[in-house]
Amino acid sequence: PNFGDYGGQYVPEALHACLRELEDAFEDAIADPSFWDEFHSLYDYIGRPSSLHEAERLTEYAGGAKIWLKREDLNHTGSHKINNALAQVLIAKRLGKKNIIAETGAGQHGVATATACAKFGMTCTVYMGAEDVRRQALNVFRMRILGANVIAVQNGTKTLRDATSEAFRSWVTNLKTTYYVVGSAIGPHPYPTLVRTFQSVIGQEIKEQFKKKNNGKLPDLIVACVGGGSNSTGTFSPFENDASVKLLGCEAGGSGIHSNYHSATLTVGEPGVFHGVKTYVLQSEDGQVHDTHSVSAGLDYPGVGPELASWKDNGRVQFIAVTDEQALEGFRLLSQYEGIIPALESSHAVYGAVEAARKMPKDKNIVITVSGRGDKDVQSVAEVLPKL
Ligand SMILES: Cc1ncc(COP(=O)(O)O)c(/C=N/[C@H](C(=O)O)[C@@H](O)C(C)C)c1O
Repeated sequence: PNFGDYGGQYVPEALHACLRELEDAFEDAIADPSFWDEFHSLYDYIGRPSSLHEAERLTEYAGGAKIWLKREDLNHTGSHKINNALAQVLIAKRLGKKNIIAETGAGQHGVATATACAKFGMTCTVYMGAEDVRRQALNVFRMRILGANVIAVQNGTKTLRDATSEAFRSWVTNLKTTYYVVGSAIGPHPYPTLVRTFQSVIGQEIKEQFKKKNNGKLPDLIVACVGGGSNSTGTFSPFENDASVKLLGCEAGGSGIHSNYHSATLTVGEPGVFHGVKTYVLQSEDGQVHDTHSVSAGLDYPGVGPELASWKDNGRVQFIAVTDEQALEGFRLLSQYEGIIPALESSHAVYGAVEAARKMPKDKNIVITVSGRGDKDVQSVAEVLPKL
């Protein structure tokens, strides 16, 4: 296990050699200054550092703590996913692997991976649940225009869990030439560590930018949404040892955690093994993994990263479930009070942060990681727009 009781590699023997090769390549890369030089040379392409600024009208609306926004939605391709996709494609290049595969749910990771492959001249195959292909059509067009082959996965619930299973199956049959770019802090070791490492540019920048703007002070609370766990572990890990900084992860509460329609894995799940790793899973007593639901495809997943599982158990991070309706309120609030249309995933964090701000004094500060932009979601939100 890599994070308390969680992590590990619960995979068929066939994958062990490849995961060992990946772990060695990852350790070599992060110890190699030329790897970081190459990653940093992409900052102009990505648009890093992403900005950190106050949300004055949202702060006024909440009536309590001052709210700040970390704008990962301004990155190239529209979310934090580009940080991890580019870094993993650089590792694939160091391994001499030219064929890239990926899974995607919201399509943001798929677009980020297709973008990285176009940039570095690699083939790209993205596995995507057929239901997600329908509800994130804009991103499917973008992936195809970027040169990727998008495979609609028809089995199971036709969402992210089925796409991920299909991607692993495909990887096992082409280990020699293919590199699997995992999109979130999930999967067998070293993926959760690798993805968190590359996404921690988010938290590192927040720390530098916030201290610079606040005479060396740290924020009092940082809020991020939780799907597989990449933007949250990337945001939180640089603050893990700053006890004064509270950390809040917002999961998908769907139609409510007492309904069968949610993805609140850490709030109501149990420890188990899923997609090759020991973590929390939404499962029945006999270990059947539940079908999940969320208005946001990116949070619609029955597993979660093992590092978040360990932070739940040791209390370092608080987790809440934000329902579809509350997320849509967050979507409206950021749009109409700050002129920023957030991804439905990020809207969960907006709602959670506004609720927290209400209960905190005005001299306190909250940072929200806005993980992505909402263009991909306007189609599905349009259906409920009159209620916004
Ligand atoms: C804008 C945006 N914000 C948050 C998330 C949640 O993913 P994490 O940050 O890995 O928890 C996502 C997740 N998107 C993935 C995707 O686009 O494929 C997701 O569906 C899977 C990679 C897990 C997202 O697109």
